[in-house]
Amino acid sequence: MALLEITNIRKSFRGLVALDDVSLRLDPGEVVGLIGPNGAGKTTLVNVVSGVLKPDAGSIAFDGRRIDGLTPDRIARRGLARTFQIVQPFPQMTVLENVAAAALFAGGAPSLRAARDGAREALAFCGLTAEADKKASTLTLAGRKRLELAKSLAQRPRLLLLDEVNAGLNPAEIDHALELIRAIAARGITVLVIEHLMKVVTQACHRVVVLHQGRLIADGPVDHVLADRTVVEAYLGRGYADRLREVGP
Ligand SMILES: Nc1ncnc2c1ncn2[C@@H]1O[C@H](COP(=O)(O)OP(=O)(O)OP(=O)(O)O)[C@@H](O)[C@H]1O
Repeated sequence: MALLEITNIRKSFRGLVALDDVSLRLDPGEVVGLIGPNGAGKTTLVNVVSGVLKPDAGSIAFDGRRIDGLTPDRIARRGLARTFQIVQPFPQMTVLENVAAAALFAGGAPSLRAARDGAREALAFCGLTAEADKKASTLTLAGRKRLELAKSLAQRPRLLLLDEVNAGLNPAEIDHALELIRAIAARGITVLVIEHLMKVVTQACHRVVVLHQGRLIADGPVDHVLADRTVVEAYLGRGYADRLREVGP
């Protein structure tokens, strides 16, 4: 059975169709890349799946049960966590407190003690143990991105939606983030990763799906999809695709 089944989702913003009849299935254990040009609808899809936005039409099932229409906290407690593109930790709270709060409120930890224990484990997993007692405001961008990951992991999700966790990182930081995504997958967590960096898609994902102007235009194995002319055109424009064809593979 699919872990996530998105069926014929539509979402418009005052006439602008951000998601146009999108259907997507994620099986347990998969790591799937979600790519597409700016404004394609990627974040909107994550917002609709995580309950931040209500779809205009269509349905979403998680582990066989409908989740569309539920509030974000109820969806999170079912085992679906997401990161935010713009990371906004509570700046005056420590790194540990930020993660413990996520474990408590979105992860349904039974007590403060359990939330703190879960938070420590998530911080260790993300390489942030040394930062645990520092204020979140002291972290670098890479540190804040890792904190965002630790917060979502502390919710003990079965499905993790990663919205550009690597944007703005330097090459060494990206390699570290790649390792983390692989380690998360090795724990059996299913991952949907919104990504602009092809390195992450090619090295971490089993499958890739492409959104373009709100429509899903490709879905398949990474090398297959990235060799697709429609996908190259969507990204780089028709002229580039023509030149690519002239030059050959
Ligand atoms: N809350 C909103 N109100 C109005 N329009 C919105 C809203 N959220 C998104 N949009 C519009 O919907 C379209 C899809 O946006 P979305 O942020 O989902 O794209 P994206 O693929 O995530 O882009 P990026 O790669 O730039 O983050 C865009 O045209 C955007 O301007």
